[in-house]
Amino acid sequence: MNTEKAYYLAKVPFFADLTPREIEEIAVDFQWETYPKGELILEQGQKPASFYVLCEGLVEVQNKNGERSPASVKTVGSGSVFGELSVLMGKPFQETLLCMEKCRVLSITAADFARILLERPLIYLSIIGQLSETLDEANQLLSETKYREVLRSAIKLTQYQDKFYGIWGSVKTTKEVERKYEEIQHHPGHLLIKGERGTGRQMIAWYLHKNLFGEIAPFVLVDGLRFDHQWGSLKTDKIEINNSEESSSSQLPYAKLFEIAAGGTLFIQEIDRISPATQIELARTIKAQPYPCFVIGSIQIEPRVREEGLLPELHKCFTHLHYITPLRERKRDIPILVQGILEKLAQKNHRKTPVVTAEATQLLLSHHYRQGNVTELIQVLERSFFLASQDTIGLEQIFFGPTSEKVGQKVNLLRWSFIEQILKNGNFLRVIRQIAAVLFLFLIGGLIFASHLPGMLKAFALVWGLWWPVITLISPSLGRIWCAVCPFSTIMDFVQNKFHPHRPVPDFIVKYDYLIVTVLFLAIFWIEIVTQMHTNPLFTGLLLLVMQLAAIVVSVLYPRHAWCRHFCPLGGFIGTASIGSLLEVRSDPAVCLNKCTTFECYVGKGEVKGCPMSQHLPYLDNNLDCKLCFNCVQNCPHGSVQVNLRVPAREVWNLTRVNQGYAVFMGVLLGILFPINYFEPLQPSGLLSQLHISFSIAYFSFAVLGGALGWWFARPFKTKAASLRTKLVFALTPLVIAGHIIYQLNFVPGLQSLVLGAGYQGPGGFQSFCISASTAAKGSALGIGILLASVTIIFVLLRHKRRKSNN
Ligand SMILES: Nc1ncnc2c1ncn2[C@@H]1O[C@H](COP(=O)(O)OP(=O)(O)OP(=O)(O)O)[C@@H](O)[C@H]1O
Repeated sequence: MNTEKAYYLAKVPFFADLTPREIEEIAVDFQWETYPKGELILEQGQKPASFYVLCEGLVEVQNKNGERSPASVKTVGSGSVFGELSVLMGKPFQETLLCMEKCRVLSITAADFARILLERPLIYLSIIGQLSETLDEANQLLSETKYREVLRSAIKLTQYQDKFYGIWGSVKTTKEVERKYEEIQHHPGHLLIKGERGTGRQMIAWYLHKNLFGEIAPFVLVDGLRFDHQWGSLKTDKIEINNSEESSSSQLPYAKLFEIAAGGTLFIQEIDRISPATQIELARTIKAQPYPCFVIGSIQIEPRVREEGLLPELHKCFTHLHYITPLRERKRDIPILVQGILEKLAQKNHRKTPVVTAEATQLLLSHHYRQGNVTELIQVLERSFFLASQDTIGLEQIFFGPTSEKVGQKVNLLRWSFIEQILKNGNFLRVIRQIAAVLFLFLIGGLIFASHLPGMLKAFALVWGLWWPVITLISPSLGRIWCAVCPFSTIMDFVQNKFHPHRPVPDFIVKYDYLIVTVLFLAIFWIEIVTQMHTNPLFTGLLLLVMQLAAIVVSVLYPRHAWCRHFCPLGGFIGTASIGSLLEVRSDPAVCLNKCTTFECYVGKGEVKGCPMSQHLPYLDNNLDCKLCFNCVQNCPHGSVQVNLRVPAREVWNLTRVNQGYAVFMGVLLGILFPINYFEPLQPSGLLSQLHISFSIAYFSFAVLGGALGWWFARPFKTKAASLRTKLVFALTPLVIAGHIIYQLNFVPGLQSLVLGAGYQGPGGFQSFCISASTAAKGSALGIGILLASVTIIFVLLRHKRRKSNN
């Protein structure tokens, strides 16, 4: 997308001096707009909020109140630019733009354009150059004045009225800033602010500026990292200074910068990133004070301390120092900041201020803010605010930490238009879901009430001999593809359309869902075994009915597919297996975070609901939480969602956000492999054996042992980022799945019997010459499981080592 934009932007004359990379960077801020034939893009007298680049189509430019005399009308095509100066000068537009045919334009808002101009003064020079050409202003001095005028207007546009709301925090935090203000008021000088990213260095600079000089005075923000590149062109300035003894008659290289900031503040962000030579020149200029202004420099103190690059010559210019403590070391400020941020958001969006649940507050407090301190908190809360449909923000709406990474090779299946059409249209999947739901209801009815019919016996054999084994086999390869058509969900959707539940899922369910899934899975599996359910159609039918009823109850109580996400034992098993799958749904976090403000993937659009698993796509990095419903493919207006074929199990070594509690479930699944494979096939005899005492003791003991080991190894489940230990537990997925395939193979002979027309006969069919085919299949499954688990573990360790050495 940005490449296409960059292609058109590269044709704009005043971007001509930019490198292709710079053009790609600025392209992010431009948006596509389409106008039909006959529509006005801009009208004379209108104050344009954006400037436009015409990419496709023809536009008639009328410059005298819509008169159509040849002199006042011209037709322009692709590559023309409109409104750049009006935007900068804040003046009404001089012409009317009428589309002669369907037009596609790229637009950028005034504030974004001004920011780009401030970051890249080279673009100014080009604009000014063109301005003098078009206006035929022979006098270069005029363009110099214009230059400053344009620059100042751009600065005004980027002033901070909207950005900073005020300084929130505990009394200690606000007092510190107040004290600094008084100190500077009484002893004027320059200020150096030290702190991590997002701690509010810029905000404090603006606060001091506003109180010392007022909002109208210029507040010029300059980035130290690009200082030489961006402001190097001003070095040619020759300003003779006579008011300072030391620098009398010397030439000051950056005097023009000070002239722009005169009477206000020059804020140099990351001042220590300026090259040493320039730092010395800057120190000279600050000392000489060619134009009086308040200079504030900021230095980033990273979590892992970077060597300061500020030269003593420049350091000496700052008579005041302010240190801002990182947010993680002043947690008392967090609830106050949360309240302030949410109140402002609510005010801006005309909504009630949401209440943050106790668990969610706890999560916000426990997070180790490293990425961006208050900025990180603001981003998390903004997202939660828009994701929460009710006035409550709970654990489900808080997405923390890093987004999913772009890792390795993948093939996006959506690049083939027929796949894209099928998934975007949604009708195909809808029909399959509906057929599956009807068949499923017939199956339940038949198993309970008509199992004596021969057809039903065959269907019953299919449930155990085909359905379960196939689910166990396809999940590790194609992910939760079964969930995409699961009849439980279709029936749940049907019920939810009548009830529209709104109450949020309680936090304790969100927090401990892995235990719910684990306990339900253990209980159902145990019941299946002790009741010999694979030989009993009635029990099988009842189990399916009970599960469906439970799913309905949950979906009447809670929105989305809370059953699938927090309760379904089958979903838990399939989800865990699908961690190793070939197929994934992911998005491009850069597009989601930079462009999207409406979060359709989460909240839904029109008829199509939002993510049933309450996932915000840029943060989705594991298949456990994706049931391949493809709603996000239909909902995303930015084309950010991808359906990828990838290296199997890749997510295990790249996991960041998986529900770590599932390590307990993994442990349990691993633990029960021994009892289910060795005890269950033994045929019970006698009353006590009927209760499978020895099996049950072994089953639950191994389950508890496995679960406890999983918990112990992967703990603590404190943050959302997956630790190495969690990844190692998930790396055992192939082994777990192999074990369960081995168990399921016991039922496959039932299918064989069915095909042969003999009806279901239980385990023990399929013999070959030397060893039984089932023994061979089980041996192979075990071998493959061990091999794949070992390879995955090696990858996890290698990747971890690489990450560590990169850091
Ligand atoms: N104490 C605070 N009260 C209210 N808002 C705050 C506070 N501290 C920081 N913020 C907000 O956090 C955001 C980041 O602040 P600011 O831009 O000043 O950070 P910074 O330290 O300059 O880092 P960066 O270079 O990442 O911008 C701003 O939106 C600011 O309003």
